[in-house]
Amino acid sequence: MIRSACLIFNPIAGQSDPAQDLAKIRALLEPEMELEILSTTKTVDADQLAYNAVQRGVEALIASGGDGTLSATAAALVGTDIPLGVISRGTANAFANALGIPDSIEAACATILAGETKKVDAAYCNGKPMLLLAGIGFEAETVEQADRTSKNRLGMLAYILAGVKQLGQLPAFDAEIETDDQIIQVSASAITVANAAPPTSILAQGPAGVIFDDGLLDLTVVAPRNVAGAIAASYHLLQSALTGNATERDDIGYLRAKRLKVSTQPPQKVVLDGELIGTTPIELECVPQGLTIFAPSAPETVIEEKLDGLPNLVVVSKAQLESEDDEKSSEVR
Ligand SMILES: Nc1ncnc2c1ncn2[C@@H]1O[C@H](COP(=O)(O)OP(=O)(O)OP(=O)(O)O)[C@@H](O)[C@H]1O
Repeated sequence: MIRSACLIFNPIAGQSDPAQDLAKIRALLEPEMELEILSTTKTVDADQLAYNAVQRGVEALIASGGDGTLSATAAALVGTDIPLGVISRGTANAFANALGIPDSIEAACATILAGETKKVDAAYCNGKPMLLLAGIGFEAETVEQADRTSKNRLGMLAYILAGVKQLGQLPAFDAEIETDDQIIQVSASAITVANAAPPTSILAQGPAGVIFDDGLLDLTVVAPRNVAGAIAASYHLLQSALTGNATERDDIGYLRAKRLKVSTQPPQKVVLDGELIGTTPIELECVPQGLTIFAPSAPETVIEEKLDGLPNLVVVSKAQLESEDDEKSSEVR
């Protein structure tokens, strides 16, 4: 059991009353530990507060807010052994759902007080910490369209509505995906690279069950051929998230790798943990067991890879390329 913690609290997150929320958290945690409370402001973000707290050497950090606040606090802890407590008060609560952390204030505080921790993977995308996922193409467009006002009014429905708007357009692009041992070329409408993903991130659900502590990133390619295909593929991905069975459609593929490079033609927008960070190309690397969190233990899952059936698919083994190069250079000699 920890004796003290620094709580990073976003007073504007979500739709509930922040004063009531904070009072509830304090009533649950303060009898058991010394709590230093820091509020984020318009100009002081969670990442700044979290990095300072890590520098001071806190025993534990607790983040309470939406996914932005939780990801920013977690990012400061990657590579340290300082445990993170998560109290979600946002709209989507993707972070807590992806990592199996309960999302009511009471249950989240009980999880922290129970003191059970587990190590989960983190990742870097173009040098920035990534806890959940990077979305290329379709997902990025969807996040951009779910603005603050519509999120406040509609909650999760905002994301879904923004997605359906995009279904009419479906900008396909050519992608090259490089892993440690393969180079894959393919046409796609969306590519998602996930370290951890909640079931609601349907475009990450190719493998059904993104494993957040296997030392690998999970890449899903979605390549529907038309609008009807896009709707069917989205429905299938949602089913796969709910039933835990991997996808089996020709327009959905998935693979797992520790390191990945994704480039596209033309360049596509990239959303990293809910924030637009720029455009492709991106380079990603998993940091196995990079983050310690307070969480109840979860059952283990096993998944495979599948790319067959995707349009314009070319897969080249790097070992094969290297042996061809060796043959050519020995011919020259
Ligand atoms: N006191 C504050 N006043 C205004 N803005 C703030 C304040 N504190 C944090 N912010 C802003 O809130 C954003 C982070 O919000 P966060 O993700 O925690 O909640 P949310 O947007 O409600 O969550 P969700 O994305 O799940 O809907 C950051 O952009 C940050 O700058």
